[in-house]
Amino acid sequence: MISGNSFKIKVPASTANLGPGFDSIGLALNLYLEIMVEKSERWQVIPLSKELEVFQNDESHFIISVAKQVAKKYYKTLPPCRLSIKSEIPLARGLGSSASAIVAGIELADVLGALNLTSQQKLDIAIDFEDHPDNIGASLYGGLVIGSKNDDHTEIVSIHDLPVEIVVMIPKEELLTKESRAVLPDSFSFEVAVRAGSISNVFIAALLSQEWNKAGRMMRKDQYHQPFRKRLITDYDQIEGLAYKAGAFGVALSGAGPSIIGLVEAGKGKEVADNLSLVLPKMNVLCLSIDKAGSLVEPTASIPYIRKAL
Ligand SMILES: Nc1ncnc2c1ncn2[C@@H]1O[C@H](COP(=O)(O)OP(=O)(O)OP(=O)(O)O)[C@@H](O)[C@H]1O
Ligand SMILES: N[C@@H](CCO)C(=O)O
Repeated sequence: MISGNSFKIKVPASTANLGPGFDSIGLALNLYLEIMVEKSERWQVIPLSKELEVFQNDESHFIISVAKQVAKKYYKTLPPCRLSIKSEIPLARGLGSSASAIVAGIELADVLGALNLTSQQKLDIAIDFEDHPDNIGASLYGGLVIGSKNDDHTEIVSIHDLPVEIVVMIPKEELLTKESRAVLPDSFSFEVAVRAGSISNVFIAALLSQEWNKAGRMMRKDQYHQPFRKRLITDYDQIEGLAYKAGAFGVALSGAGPSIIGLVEAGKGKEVADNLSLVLPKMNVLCLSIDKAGSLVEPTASIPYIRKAL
């Protein structure tokens, strides 16, 4: 439990779906949203990253608004603070920026309101803001998460020892999740639903048993969203082909896009990313690893990170 007048919140980015795990599978990435929090006379936001300058700098800021809504659920009022925010997570590129902001807001409310929430409670609250557990689950728990949202409860399995690196190809253009969900069908036939579920099942089983090529084949066969979203992504098929050729064992749209991820066996990511940056000069190509910690809160006096209550 953090007390005192200043502390830091650190939340990882994430990639969702990994192809066929639509709205269910997420992977935490080592790009971070970081917020220095200090008690103040009024709510105030200081953006420390250029991309964050577009947002309101008062209490209408999204992260503060999430924190206040969470506190209200528990009949608490939060003391005003100054938030100095920096972020390595590009906005609206399919790398879970909104989920990281939601998780940061929940962590903020947890500390300032002395709520002492468990990870499961944070997850159940986060689901009210973003209806699927893939990105928020990964940002909260770290590692690979497989989640299922049910009526009143969300189940999560998180796995922290997958020997995989992630090469992310990020275009300059943004794509809002709302727009990318608007092209999806309202329903599937029973036959398609069964096939799509079986592809997702084999994918996750192959990934966990490290049958990389089988996992990659299943990523390509996703039926839930990629066939419909591809047309929103410039040169998707060409980029997918280049990523396989460069050494990725599996390629997929990252979350709702427009970024594309290549999954690579641990140790080979940098070489694959270097090769891809040469052939994709208009994209920002990064070699990332899996964040294993999930969201963290630490006192600014800089004692080692304190884990949240389990
Ligand atoms: N640090 C932040 N501060 C305030 N608002 C943010 C922050 N990060 C994200 N957002 C809000 O979330 C929006 C992006 O959310 P969106 O769901 O469209 O994309 P994403 O979360 O980056 O991608 P995906 O959900 O596909 O992984 C931004 O345009 C902004 O409104
Ligand atoms: N599963 C979500 C992730 C982005 O929020 C989607 O693909 O729309």
